Amino acid sequence: MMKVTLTGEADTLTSVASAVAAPRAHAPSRFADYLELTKPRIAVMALFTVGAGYLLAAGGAAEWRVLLNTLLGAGLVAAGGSALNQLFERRIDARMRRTLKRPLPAGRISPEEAAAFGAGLAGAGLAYLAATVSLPATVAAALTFVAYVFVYTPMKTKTAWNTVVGAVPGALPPVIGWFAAQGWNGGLGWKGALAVFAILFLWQIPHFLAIAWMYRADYSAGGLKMLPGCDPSGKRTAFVMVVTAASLLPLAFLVPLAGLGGWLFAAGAIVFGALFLRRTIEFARDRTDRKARRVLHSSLFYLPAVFAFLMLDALLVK
Ligand code: HEM
Ligand SMILES: CC(C)=CCC/C(C)=C/CC/C(C)=C/COP(=O)(O)OP(=O)(O)O
Repeated sequence: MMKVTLTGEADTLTSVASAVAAPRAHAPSRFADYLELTKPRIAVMALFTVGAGYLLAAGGAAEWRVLLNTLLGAGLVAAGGSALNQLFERRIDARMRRTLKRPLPAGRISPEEAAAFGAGLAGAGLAYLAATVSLPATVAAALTFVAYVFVYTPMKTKTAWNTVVGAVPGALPPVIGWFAAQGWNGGLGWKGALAVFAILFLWQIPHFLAIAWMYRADYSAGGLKMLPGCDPSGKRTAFVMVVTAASLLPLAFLVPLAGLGGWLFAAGAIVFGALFLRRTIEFARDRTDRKARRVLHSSLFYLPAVFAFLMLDALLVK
């Protein structure tokens, strides 16, 4: 488990970060700093998949109150998890250009404040889910939180396999929504939950390898072990990206076989999957940061598009 020392570090981190960081025109407000601790853009996308999981599992029996309670509870847990992730990584973040201006390494928020904020949000989120949604949804959220904060986060300095492990909590948010709607079983049960998990799990590998390639120097400077760090030519990174993006294509047929979605989803998953795969192949041919960024952009387009098609199919066509 990780050793966390909370005292007397804000000043040291401030001086490290401010030595490298370009001066800001205006210091961010306290609100903006706390918001940054929650990684809001990732949280919004994750909540989109929570909502999709709920609506797919609930079908015609969807209740807006349960959906909103699930989103609120899961949102608090995700926000708390991100704050604790940044707390544990503050010294690493201070050594990386992409992250050194974050509130903790820059010394704008103290480790004690981040610890209280993160633990408070996550605890409140879990309690809220337990009180207003269900035990299965609470257990799924707790598992996601523990896997993200206490398994994946410390693994980042140990082995490049951390990405595969991080993809587990990354793929669990729609399962939280699924369990909120169906409990441990009922309807499509585990098969449907597994189908949404599989899409998100595979999607994350090219999504993150593109980022890991663009920031490979940064990750090495921070002491984080990522595949591009031990693959200077990028050939292995590109190979894994292409294979995982290609393996999303059969899901266009396998997910409907699990009882989720139909022809509309299959068509969407093939079209958007082919576009995503094309970007990874372009990267494999020309392993530049520019091509990696295009993979990242197409990943951020693919995911909402495919989940939207899955929901359209399940809610409108069937
Ligand atoms: C192994 C799992 C994952 C890792 C390691 C990872 C890592 C990252 C990193 C480092 C960035 C910042 C890129 C930059 O600064 O240019 C990013 C961006 C993003 N990620 Fe992921 N991610 C993962 C999974 C997910 C999941 C599950 C979601 C949501 C469903 C997600 C949604 C996003 C979004 C929306 C962005 C763009 C917004 C932003 O830069 O904050 N990611 N990801
Ligand atoms: C309910 C709940 C806890 C939900 C959260 C699940 C979730 C969306 C996890 C994201 C997965 C992930 C590894 C993201 C960012 O990596 P990173 O943290 O390594 O990114 P960084 O390099 O920017 O710190």
